[in-house]
Amino acid sequence: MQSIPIRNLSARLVDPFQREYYYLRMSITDVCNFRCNYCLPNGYQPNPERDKFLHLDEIRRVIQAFAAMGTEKVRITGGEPTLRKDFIEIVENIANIENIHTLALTTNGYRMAKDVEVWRKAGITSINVSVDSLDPRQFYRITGEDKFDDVMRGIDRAFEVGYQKIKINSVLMKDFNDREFEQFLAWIKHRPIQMRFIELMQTGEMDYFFQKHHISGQILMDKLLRQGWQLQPKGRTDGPAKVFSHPDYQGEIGLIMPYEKNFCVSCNRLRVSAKGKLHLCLFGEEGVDLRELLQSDNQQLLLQARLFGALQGKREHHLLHQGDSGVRANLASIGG
Ligand SMILES: Nc1nc2c(ncn2[C@@H]2O[C@H](COP(=O)(O)OP(=O)(O)OP(=O)(O)O)[C@@H](O)[C@H]2O)c(=O)[nH]1
Ligand SMILES: C[S@@+](CC[C@H](N)C(=O)[O-])C[C@H]1O[C@@H](n2cnc3c(N)ncnc32)[C@H](O)[C@@H]1O
Ligand code: SF4
Ligand code: SF4
Repeated sequence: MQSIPIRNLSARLVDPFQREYYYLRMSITDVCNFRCNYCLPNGYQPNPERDKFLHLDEIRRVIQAFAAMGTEKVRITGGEPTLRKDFIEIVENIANIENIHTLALTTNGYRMAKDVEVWRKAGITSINVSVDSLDPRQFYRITGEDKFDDVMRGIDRAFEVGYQKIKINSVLMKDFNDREFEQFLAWIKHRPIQMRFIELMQTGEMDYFFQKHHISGQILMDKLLRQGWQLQPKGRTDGPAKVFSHPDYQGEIGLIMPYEKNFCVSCNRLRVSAKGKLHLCLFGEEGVDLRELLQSDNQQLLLQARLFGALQGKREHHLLHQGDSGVRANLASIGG
């Protein structure tokens, strides 16, 4: 593995294809209380040896090292990150780290109605919520939880406590939600919601499900362009969605199409799992263990050297087209 001299404090996270990494997706737990059919259809299965997730100081150290190398945006994800008892402390700690301007959260929203005000005070600057259907019965069919009304109340509450925009994630699936496009459009007409449709991605646990339910986002894109929606420019810390706006709509549409040609050209994000492994790609390797370098603040330069060295092995793009999703059994184990 290539390394940098550990005194080189100014090293940036640049890979061999000259892509720079400004965005860290930090998973803080693998545990989830939902059973989404495309992710954890049998629910979270605890590890018999007990899962030991990074504790607060370890998480802080990871992010300090990334921030020192140019990271500006951190997204907290999981599993369901808000299940962690020390969730608020984690948020407060990250929010205080120099250079981190955006502290985002991806959540299934189950406790948002109750807690979103506290999240905002603690330092969460933006929220992405998963809502795979606007029909409560279909929502239950997909997620295994009867929590549609709670999630909707949570979204309303988020606007009440001061969020200007909320992003909603919906995984596009034939026979589950592919006929709801018009309802979603009507829903965002007078709401500042960015409604994102994510193409179903193949993971190790779902070959048959993928073949049966995957649909391309291209059909939606053609429809949007025909109806006068316009593609918006991207910022350097933005996620992978292509975002469209329309003068008649307050909301926006985002399309996440990982099977599209050149999807990975603008990759700007790295991942750290809840057990302290660096993952260079959502679909890929086993991960590089960071945990031994998270035990004291004095190890930060060694940690930075390990991050830089590992990044030099990053692939140019995923291999999903060859049906190769790497070692990923599901996306809950890495945070999506
Ligand atoms: N293939 C692939 N999919 C991704 C990548 N980043 C995000 N996604 C998919 O998009 C989903 C939604 O991501 P979010 O957690 O909402 O984050 P984001 O899209 O980066 O959001 P913003 O930062 O708000 O733009 C993820 O769970 C993945 O399914 C990526 O690098 N590669
Ligand atoms: C793994 S979840 C973690 C955060 C939180 N539990 C949630 O659902 O928002 C993050 C995102 O991954 C997406 N996701 C999970 N499995 C997926 C798959 N196979 N294909 C596409 N998106 C997937 C979910 O829809 C969700 O928006
Ligand atoms: S998508 Fe999120 S809410 Fe659904 S099972 Fe996976 S981790 Fe849980
Ligand atoms: S699939 Fe891998 S290389 Fe492509 S954008 Fe996602 S993380 Fe980056």
